Amino acid sequence: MQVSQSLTGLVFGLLKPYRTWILIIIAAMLGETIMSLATPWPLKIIIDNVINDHDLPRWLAWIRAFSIGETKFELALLAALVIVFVTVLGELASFANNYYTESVAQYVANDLRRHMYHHLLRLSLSYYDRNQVGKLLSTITSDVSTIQDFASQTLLNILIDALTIIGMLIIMFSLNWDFTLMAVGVSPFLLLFIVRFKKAVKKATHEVRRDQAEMVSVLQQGLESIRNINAFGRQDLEEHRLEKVSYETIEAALKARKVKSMISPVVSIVISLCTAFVLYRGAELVLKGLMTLGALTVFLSYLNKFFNPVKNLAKMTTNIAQALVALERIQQILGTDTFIYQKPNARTPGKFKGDIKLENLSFAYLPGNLVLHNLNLEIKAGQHVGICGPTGSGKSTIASLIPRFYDPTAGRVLMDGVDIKEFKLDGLRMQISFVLQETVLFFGTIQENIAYGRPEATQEEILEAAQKANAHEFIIRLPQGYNTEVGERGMTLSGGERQRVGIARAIVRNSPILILDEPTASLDPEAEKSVLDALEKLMEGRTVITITHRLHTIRAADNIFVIKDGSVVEEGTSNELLQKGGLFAELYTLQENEV
Ligand SMILES: Nc1ncnc2c1ncn2[C@@H]1O[C@H](COP(=O)(O)OP(=O)(O)OP(=O)(O)O)[C@@H](O)[C@H]1O
Repeated sequence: MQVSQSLTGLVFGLLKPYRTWILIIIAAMLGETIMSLATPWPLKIIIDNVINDHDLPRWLAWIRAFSIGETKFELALLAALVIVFVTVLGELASFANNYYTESVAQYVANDLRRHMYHHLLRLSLSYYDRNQVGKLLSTITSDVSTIQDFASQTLLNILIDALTIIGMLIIMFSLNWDFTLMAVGVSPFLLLFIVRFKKAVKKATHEVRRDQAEMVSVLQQGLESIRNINAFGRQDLEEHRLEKVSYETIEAALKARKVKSMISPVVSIVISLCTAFVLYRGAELVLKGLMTLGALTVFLSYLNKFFNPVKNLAKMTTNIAQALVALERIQQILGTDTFIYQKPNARTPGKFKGDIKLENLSFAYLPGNLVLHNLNLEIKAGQHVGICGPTGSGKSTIASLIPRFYDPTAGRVLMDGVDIKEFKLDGLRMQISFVLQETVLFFGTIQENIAYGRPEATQEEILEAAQKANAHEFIIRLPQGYNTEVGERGMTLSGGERQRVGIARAIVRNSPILILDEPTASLDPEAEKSVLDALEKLMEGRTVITITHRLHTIRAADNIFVIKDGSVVEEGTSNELLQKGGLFAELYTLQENEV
């Protein structure tokens, strides 16, 4: 589905696939409106042509040609039957209307959710550095629901109301135009008043939604960090955070309600004035014989119906404002184009040999705040290299530039001598595997988790990978073995077990380049040993970059880069670096002394 940048473009793009249903809805809506307009006419015929002796209106005289309506009883029966006929047709139209409107609303909401998630999953990570996940969640759920409700309930009513108003005006003018003019002359001013208020309501609604999204964000962060909150005993602080935004939401909601509440009374009072006028003046016209009683009944019934839509429109201002705000918030996400740019002529790379070169690389997460400074680094195919350095020196940043999670501010990353921007993103990322400090387990079975990076992996491959990763033993001890479901963050597994699942995942993916970012940092020595053993098997035959603080884990590396303040300050094997007596030697000695 192609969704354009503008708000109207967005709406048309969303509705386009449902053209046929929309045509059915419009037809049903017209039917419903016509039937609603016809409802008071049988009563008029009974009053004017059955009870009183007026002639049938000219446009109904054709009835006599069928020799029905000759006698007054026949005419009464006909009027009675028409009431039922009109109701049945109206209700059929209403059914079609409701069903198809709800269908369009449900499917449009479904498209919106899918489209937004699709879009979000492909945005550059830098988008997530600037936007809170809770707020995005709130838009995907609440704002989409608002649009859905609006489309299924309000939009239909607005259209029917608008059509009814037009139809009634036409009939009322043809019955008695000057009387009509006086009765409904106030409506344009009423509508103007409503439109003016819509702006204020919209502004207030924006505030409410902002606060609600903030609240979801606070809740999401809190519940996600529940372990840490417990560990630090900071439940009070988190409660206070929620309390604060929750009160802000109340204030904003009450402010919005105050604005909204002013509309209804004003509209109601104006309407009652108009009705009073019609009653008084209509009675006078009937008494003077200038209007039939039946016509006055139709008039009053219409007037009542006429102001209902006007009243509804006033009430719906709120819904319209809410839907507009929701659309704008959705549009904000869909309009973001912080994608990692893929050249139109980008190619799918063949299997990489594994030569990696970072050339004059500079990078800033935030404009003007360089984290990497003109960094140069070269790794030969099949080498196992280590990257170390003080915390915050830019090690993980280097690792995230190789699969293009971010693009460098200046400089290039070359893979087998070719700038990685020449490759298709998928093709590049497929050939790089990660084992991070914490392996995230996705909802699903252990087996699915191991095959996450290569879903087509066979059972045998998964089993073999688990065995190599020293994970098989603990997996078969789980209640359902490989089919055991693991929680959101793999809560059911220990840190060491999770890491071994992560290693099995990387083995299954079988990519030529492997990046290990502190894979054992959170483990105790015993778990570390088992994980290191598994890692060794994983590393065979690949180009491996190990980022670590634990310098003994990279002692055997072919080459080590020491990073400080975003630049390479030392390079060599561990023996060379120790002999050199620089930063590496200093950090190494420090760690030796700790042990
Ligand atoms: N997403 C981000 N947005 C903004 N700044 C960031 C982001 N990630 C990291 N930084 C900053 O960039 C600098 C380098 O971070 P990086 O994570 O690369 O360091 P590191 O050497 O891997 O540190 P550590 O050893 O502690 O993991 C730090 O100053 C950090 O605060």
